[in-house]
Amino acid sequence: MNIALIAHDKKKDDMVVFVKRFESILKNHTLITTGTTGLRIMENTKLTCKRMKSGPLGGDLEIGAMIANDEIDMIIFMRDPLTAQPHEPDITALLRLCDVYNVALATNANSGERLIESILVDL
Ligand SMILES: O=C(CO)COP(=O)(O)O
Repeated sequence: MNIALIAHDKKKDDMVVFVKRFESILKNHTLITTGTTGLRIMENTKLTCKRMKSGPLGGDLEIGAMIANDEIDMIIFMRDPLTAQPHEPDITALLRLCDVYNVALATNANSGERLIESILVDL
């Protein structure tokens, strides 16, 4: 599966904890990330990520384009609901495309865990 992993700054520590927890599963999949999220994941795990640009510099939209091209199967996007983001329109566009293309989307660790469990069920 092609799995996109994205985290806002205040959620990056949570993303690292999450990815470490599920590293043995995620290592069998292709991981696509925004720039800084991927860097943090690669610094803290043995996983390799295909890093797009940083979110504020267009990374969300790059992943959105991948969705439109049927290149993403699942997104775990740890959003920060308490901090305004300068690229909010890009984030909205990405979430919209998940609905346009019926892509599984989790926006917090709990729902992310459910999506990872669904991979195991699919095996
Ligand atoms: O801003 C982001 C998602 O909207 C994440 O981007 P970074 O992973 O580059 O910080």
